[in-house]
Amino acid sequence: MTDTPHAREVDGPACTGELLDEGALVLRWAPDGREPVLFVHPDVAPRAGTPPHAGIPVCWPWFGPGPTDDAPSHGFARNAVWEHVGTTTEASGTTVSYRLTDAEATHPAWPHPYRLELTAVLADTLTISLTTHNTGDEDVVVGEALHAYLAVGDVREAVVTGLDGARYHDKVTDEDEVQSGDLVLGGRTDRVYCTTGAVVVEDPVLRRRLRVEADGASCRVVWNPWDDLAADLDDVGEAWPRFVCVEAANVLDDVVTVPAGGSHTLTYRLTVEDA
Ligand SMILES: O=P(O)(O)OC[C@H]1O[C@@H](O)[C@H](O)[C@@H](O)[C@@H]1O
Repeated sequence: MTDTPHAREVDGPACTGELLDEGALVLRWAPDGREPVLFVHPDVAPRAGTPPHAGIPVCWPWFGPGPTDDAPSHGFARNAVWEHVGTTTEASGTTVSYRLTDAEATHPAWPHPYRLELTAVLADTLTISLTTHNTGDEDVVVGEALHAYLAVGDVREAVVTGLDGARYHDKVTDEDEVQSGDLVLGGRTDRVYCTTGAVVVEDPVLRRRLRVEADGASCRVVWNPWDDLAADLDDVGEAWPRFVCVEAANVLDDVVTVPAGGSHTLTYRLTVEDA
């Protein structure tokens, strides 16, 4: 494996973008006439073998710390080199498809047969679908997230709407809470919201709104490490104010049971609107 992950450029009818085969990661996406929508550190390029804090990593088949000490954070799918199935461009956009199976990536902590399919449609909207096929003869439990790093002008000035009244688990305080009003981040934030509605990031600095919608996902995770934690992440560092993660996820009590021979699809949709 080289130091640089294999990149696929997209220059489609309505947008430009870039994906990495490692992790089937949508790294960049910019609808025509708009600034990039996903955060990528301006000076630190993604390296092979290290999932970047950038773009939209795939967390699968667990979220957060693994079931055993040697299990990688957020699962093994984001560390694996996925098979590129194909890229097609039509008037409506560019579709990039990837596949990963247990023959290519597995871990003793999750020793199950599976086939994962990721389809990214890059157009004036970005749509990513992640389908878990359980190819074994026992039910499997999957925790997962499409961990989007949304680029903002300054996270301290952004307002996250659509969460009012939602129950959430605060991973910073380890408390369960209920959101009251809009969310304005004022420090390290790591929350798992139990909600399925649209979440919108209002960005007065870049004068735009980023709308996140999802299907097949019971949770939205909102994360920013803030300055202290970011100092330990070399592909974040002083750029920490430049993003807020809004992830579509099935985690904690909402992990998904995929029956033997069955499948489950999580879909993430991102659109940009003028503020
Ligand atoms: O550094 P990682 O493994 O990519 O994780 C980044 C963050 O990802 C978030 O989704 C989690 O809620 C955080 O707890 C975690 O710190």
